[in-house]
Amino acid sequence: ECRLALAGLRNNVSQAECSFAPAFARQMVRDLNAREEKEDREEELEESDTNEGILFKEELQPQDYEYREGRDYELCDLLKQGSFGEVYSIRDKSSGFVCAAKKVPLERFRSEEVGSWSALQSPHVVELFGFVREGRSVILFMDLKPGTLGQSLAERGRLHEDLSLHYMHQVLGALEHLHKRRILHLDVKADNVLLSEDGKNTFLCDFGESERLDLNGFSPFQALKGTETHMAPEVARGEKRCAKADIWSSCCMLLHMLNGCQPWTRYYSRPLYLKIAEEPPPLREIPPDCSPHTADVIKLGLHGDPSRRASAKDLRVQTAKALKQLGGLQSPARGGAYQEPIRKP
Ligand SMILES: Oc1ccc(F)cc1Nc1nc(-c2ccncc2)cs1
Repeated sequence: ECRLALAGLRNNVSQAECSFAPAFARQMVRDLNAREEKEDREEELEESDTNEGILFKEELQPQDYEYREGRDYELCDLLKQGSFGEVYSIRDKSSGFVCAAKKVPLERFRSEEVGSWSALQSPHVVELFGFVREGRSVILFMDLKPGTLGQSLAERGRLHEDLSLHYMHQVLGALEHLHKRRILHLDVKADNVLLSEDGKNTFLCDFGESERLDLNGFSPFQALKGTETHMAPEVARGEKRCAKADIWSSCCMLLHMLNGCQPWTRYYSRPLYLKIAEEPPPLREIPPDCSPHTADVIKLGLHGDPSRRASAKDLRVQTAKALKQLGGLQSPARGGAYQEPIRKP
């Protein structure tokens, strides 16, 4: 009782104010403070020294069951910086193997990122090589790719219709794989799609916002998540969400590829989620020069009502048909002349 009383005393009054307490109580408060500070320091030391995780890739070679930055691998280039943390290319010092690594502050790390990702094995989902908690950070290792679809879009302005459909078809294949396993990505956008060297293949990455769906196909969460311009109306309204939220986002990404700019941004200023929650689907953003089948893909994927919105499987069939109608992929997947983004139509 004495410790609790003193703890309460310490919390409620400062040392000076407790002059009425006998001398031994003052000494006891001092001893308690000293002990707590010592425990905090030890905990800090223990935390900063922590190194634990799982590595699936044999080229990432731990020493004594630890994988430490600087000792076992070195950071090479900073590839991406965001609110989530940083993405680097790294090199294993024993094997020389190079891959990508995302460093996330411990307090921002969500176990779903690893939980969801490690359950996936798809040609269009980037491979997770493992993860390590080191001190106050979690480092996730994955296959290194030359860049993102977002970077390619920034360089090229906007993409040809056939290439846009080609990428959309692969991303829908990845989403079909995720949704079959009741995983919701919740941040589908060009910045989270990696490209192969020849630009012909895409790999969905960044499961930092992902959620598990319950047996009815719904997520238990309602907090606003993802990138505003690609947010489904039900998510913007904080309603229950299901796999169809990713379908809406994938069509926002298709509009981004076709127009060279993100939906809503040519018509509204931020914050956008209130507009997305109230306005009809942005079908007016379908570019006038795109084929009717491509327009159908967007209309099927941008239904305001998730239950009427197409599934990844169905939208993928429609996308394949639209691409076939165009004669398949003809445009160059790499390089290609810059195409001015479409201003407000
Ligand atoms: O979620 C991750 C977990 C581990 C990683 F190493 C990376 C990511 N996420 C992202 N990586 C990139 C990127 C990768 C490689 N080159 C350019 C960009 C863009 S988003």
